[in-house]
Amino acid sequence: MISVAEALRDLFALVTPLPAEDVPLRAAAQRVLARDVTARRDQPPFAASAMDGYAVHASDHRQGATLQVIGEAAAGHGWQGKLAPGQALRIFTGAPLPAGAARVVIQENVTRAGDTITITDASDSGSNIRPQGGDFAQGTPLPAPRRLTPSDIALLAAMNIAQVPVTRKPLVAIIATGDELVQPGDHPGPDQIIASNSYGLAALVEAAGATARLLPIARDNIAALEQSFALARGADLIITIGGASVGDHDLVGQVAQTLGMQRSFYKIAMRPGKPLMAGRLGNAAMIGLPGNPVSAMVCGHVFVLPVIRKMLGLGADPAPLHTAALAHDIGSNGPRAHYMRAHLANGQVTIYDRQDSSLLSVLTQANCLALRPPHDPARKAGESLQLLPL
Ligand SMILES: Nc1nc2c(c(=O)[nH]1)N[C@H]1C(S)=C(S)[C@@H](COP(=O)(O)OP(=O)(O)OC[C@H]3O[C@@H](n4cnc5c(N)ncnc54)[C@H](O)[C@@H]3O)O[C@H]1N2
Ligand code: MOO
Repeated sequence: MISVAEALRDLFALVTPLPAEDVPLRAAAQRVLARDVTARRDQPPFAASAMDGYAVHASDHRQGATLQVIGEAAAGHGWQGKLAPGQALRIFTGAPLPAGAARVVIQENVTRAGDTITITDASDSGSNIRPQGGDFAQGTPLPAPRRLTPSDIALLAAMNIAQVPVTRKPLVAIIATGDELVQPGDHPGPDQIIASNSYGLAALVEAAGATARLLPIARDNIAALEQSFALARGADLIITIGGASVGDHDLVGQVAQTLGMQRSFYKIAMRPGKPLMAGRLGNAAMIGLPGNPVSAMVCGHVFVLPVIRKMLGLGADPAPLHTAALAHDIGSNGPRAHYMRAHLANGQVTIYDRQDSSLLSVLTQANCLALRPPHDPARKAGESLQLLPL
């Protein structure tokens, strides 16, 4: 059995970043910027007033100065001309500053009578002017790669970038396998259960920026599995769930190999997740996840998400880990790395007693996985330990 790190290294070798496509700005949120884009203009494109008030000449900012109001500038409506000493221009936030003006006196600091203002308070040290290009200059880059946040979308809009180059979304085909499975909402027979991890995995990969194609449940026979693999054609990544272990009905590896899968590895020193399998099948990478629901979801976090991030051009890195102090003593770990459902609160991590890989109810309570390396010795409360946030 190979280690988690070796399995991840082998998985990264199976995929490459996908090509870029242009999408409209409205569709770019949460997508991954595929190459640097640069501002098409200065922002602001002119020196602009930051306040509602009066634009004045540099020499006129004195308490008691009396100035003649000679016009008005509003956002979208500049005033053409040059301001001379002794003159003031009524100006509003966002309006272009007129030539000759050096500052804007806020309207709270003047009194006005007809076309004359008197500055009543000249203590304001700021100019209340936004310089041209003060936010960004034409040519300023937004560097790739990055997952585009709402703030990035606002910035791209201000830069006048209407079409955004983003990495194509990986298409992930998900195949749940097993005679015991029915879809949520169906009527299970007496020996049947509801397919759950296929739905969890679809949600997980879509949250990471992939498109999930949830295929019909494949029954435990060669023909059904072959049909499912046929339906997965065109996917960048094929994920199977279940049928990965050593039982008589665990046929996924066998069928994948008759279809030409080049196996990269099978079985890893990890708990849950031991019967993980991976390889290349046609133009797709394939990951065979164990069927136990928690095993499938934990392998989703530890292996599938980093693989998707690599396909999106976000680099080949393991899931980021944190450290925290143990809230209680724990015993020693066995030969497999153990990813234990745990809860982090106030900097202290509590590991759940029940770690069976069928218990989804414990997984939903957990907000992290506490990582025990192989043969980790017993540990005391207060000792630190690595966590994978969920
Ligand atoms: N003799 C051995 N038996 C098992 C071993 C082993 O090493 N030797 N490994 C165990 C481990 S660890 C795991 S994990 C499981 C994985 O087995 P499979 O990947 O073959 O999964 P299945 O047998 O198909 O299913 C396991 C379990 O999960 C349920 N299941 C499957 N798919 C789904 C789904 N989409 N939604 C919900 N539940 C699902 C299935 O009904 C089974 O209860 O093997 C151990 N056995
Ligand atoms: O690896 Mo199994 O995934 O321990 O339940």
